[in-house]
This record gives sequence, structure tokens and C-alpha cells, in this order.
Amino acid sequence: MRKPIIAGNWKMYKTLAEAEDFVAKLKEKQVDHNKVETVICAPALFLNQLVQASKGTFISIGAQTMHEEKEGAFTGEISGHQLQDLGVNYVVIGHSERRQYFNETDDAVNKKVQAAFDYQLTPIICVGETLEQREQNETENIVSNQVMAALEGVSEENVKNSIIAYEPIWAIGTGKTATADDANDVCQAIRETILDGFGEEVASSVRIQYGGSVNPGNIEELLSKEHIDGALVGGASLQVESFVKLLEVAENV
Ligand SMILES: O=C(CO)COP(=O)(O)O
Repeated sequence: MRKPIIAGNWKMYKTLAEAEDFVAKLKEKQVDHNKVETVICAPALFLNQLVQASKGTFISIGAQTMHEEKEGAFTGEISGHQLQDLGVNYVVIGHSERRQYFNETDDAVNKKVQAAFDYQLTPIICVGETLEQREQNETENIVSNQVMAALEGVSEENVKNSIIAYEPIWAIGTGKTATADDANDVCQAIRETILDGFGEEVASSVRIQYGGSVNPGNIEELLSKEHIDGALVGGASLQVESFVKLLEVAENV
């Protein structure tokens, strides 16, 4: 049984005061860490404060991207080494917004995934197709290629501990969710790709999230599907009330 993992991706939202208020309210809730893993991927600016505020609670803190080098002359960038030093545990890698607006390639994603493991960070590796690719029936091909490229050269043990987030680009922030069956089909294709590349034990352990307009009204059906082990959530992770509803559903699947 794979433990569900619900991760909020706050993107470029919230001030420090709003972020601290959110975590203060969230940690008052009774969420069973044994039943659901809870992650907040916050802007890098607040990571330090949020790591401190969530110590000893059910909440883990993640970053939204990282640079693959340990250190160096890379103005504006943040390394895995620096994230580890703060006590950050997760990092989103290859989000479609980074691929689209910041030219992140499959090769860069692969380097970042490897570097994340060098610094004991769990990567949440994002893959997904455009609407055009879906309409041309290329979804499974595109997504499988992205997964294999991201995991090239990664050890079986590390693949097992990776989180894959299937986020169809056309479903992000649009209110359009993939149907639970369609999302499950793609997540199954991802698991089969991992089976081919890394074997049965890895494929049955790796957790695969769905992301794209997940909300309290659709989470239950998504999580009821065999190959969907959690959600990567944008909009609905910004309010404590809606985020907690997602966690409550995940606790009971
Ligand atoms: O991009 C996403 C999470 O990484 C999804 O965002 P929304 O939940 O706002 O569609």
C-alpha cells in the first residue's frame, strides 16, 4: 500500500505573513502523518521560516525548483545543498511552468533530479502533455519519454523514493480536470514505463500524483483510482480550508 502524498504548490503566491499564518492554522489540524504525507512547496523566500514553524508537525516543506550545482556563480539560483542546509525535504523539479517559461529541458530536469538525491531531497518530478499533444494521441508517449529522461542514470533505490507528478498542461489552473479514468490511465502508463526501466519492486513502490485543477470536489474520485497516489495542487492549496479538505479525503482512502 502506497501512502498518499498531497503537496501544495504555492507558485509565486503569498507574502511571508500569509505563509506563516497558513502554516500556523494548518498545524492546529489533526492530520495523521501515518495515513497521508503533507508537503507545502513554498516560495524560496519563506522556506527557512516555514521549516522552523513546521518542525515536529505532520507538515513537510518543499522548494519549487533548484539548481543542479552545489554552488557557483549562478545569480539568482538556489542549490540543493542550500535547501538541505535549511532543512527542506522536497523539491519540485520540471514543473511545466519552468519548462515553458524558463526553458528547462529534459536534460536539465535529469541533472536536477540527480542533484536532489545528492542532498537528500525527495524530487517531485513533473511531466505532462499539452492540449495539442493530447489531441494527437501522443500523451502516453510524451509522458513516458519525459519520465525516462528525468530518471536516466538514477539508481533503483532513488527511483523508488521519487515522486512523479502527472500534470496535463491544459488542466493546470484552468478548472479543467482530466477525468479520473484518463488520469489513471496515464499514471498507469507511467508505472509501466518505470516497470520496464527499473523492475517490478520499484514500479510498485514509486508514488504517482495527479495535478491540474484538483479541488475538494474531485479529489476523492481521483484518489480512488489504482495508480493515483496523491495530488500536486496549485489553487486549492492556497487556502487552509480547501487544503485541509484534500488531506482529510486522502487520510481516508
Ligand atoms: O500546477 C499545478 C500544481 O503544480 C496545478 O495547479 P492548479 O491546481 O491551480 O491547477
